[in-house]
Amino acid sequence: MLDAMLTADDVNSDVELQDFCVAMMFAGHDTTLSTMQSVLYWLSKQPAVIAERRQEVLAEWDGSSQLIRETLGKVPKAKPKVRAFLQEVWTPPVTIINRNLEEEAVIDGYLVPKGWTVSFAAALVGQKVEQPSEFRMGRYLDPSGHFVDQTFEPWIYGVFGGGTRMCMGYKFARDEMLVFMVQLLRHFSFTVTSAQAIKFPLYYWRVSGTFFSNGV
Ligand code: HEM
Repeated sequence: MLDAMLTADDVNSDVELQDFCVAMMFAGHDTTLSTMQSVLYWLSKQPAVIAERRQEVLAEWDGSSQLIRETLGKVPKAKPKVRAFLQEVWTPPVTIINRNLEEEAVIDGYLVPKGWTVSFAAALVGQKVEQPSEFRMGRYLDPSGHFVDQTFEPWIYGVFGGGTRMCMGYKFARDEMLVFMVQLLRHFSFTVTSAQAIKFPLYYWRVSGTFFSNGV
């Protein structure tokens, strides 16, 4: 994207390029980096889940062949796991999404005037399920055990926002998280020695710890 913008320099001013780089830094980099830390935090609390998912990864990926979408698809429980980490109290990094109303709107029976800013609490949407602090994989699976993708239902899954301004990189972000988890489970064990909940500007667990190679 940046290459395309740089070559089209008659169209994009330096200010636009700067704006784009800052947006990608926060929107594309910091979100996934903070989520990876939250994943380490939550995984460290669930040794049984690590063991179970590791078996799944060992069965489907030799650890050296190229990691492609097909391989990721064969680790079926990883997707709902990523979703669980991002939802509920599992620290969705962007907690509030704002919209400025260009025209008045009726929201939950209230008439909200044009020009007002409406905030959508993505972090709270995920807590509408029963016992949100418990990891229940079944919430994200249909009766035959397949992952139910509700990315485009922000009233159920608000992590990537919704509508025309929803996250542009949601698919890429999800793949990044899957690659991270599959690599982690295949090649490493880890300990988390300290964790601090960060609330702003992104919501996540900042962790310190140690990685050990599994030697596989
Ligand atoms: C876990 C990772 C990520 C999360 C939780 C996340 C979440 C979000 C949210 C909540 C928004 C605002 C959506 C709205 O207003 O409805 C957004 C916007 C955006 N995201 Fe992401 N994002 C992630 C990763 C990424 C990645 C990896 C990229 C790019 C490679 C990216 C690019 C963008 C862009 C460009 C926007 C602005 C879209 C617009 O205003 O039209 N995001 N993201």
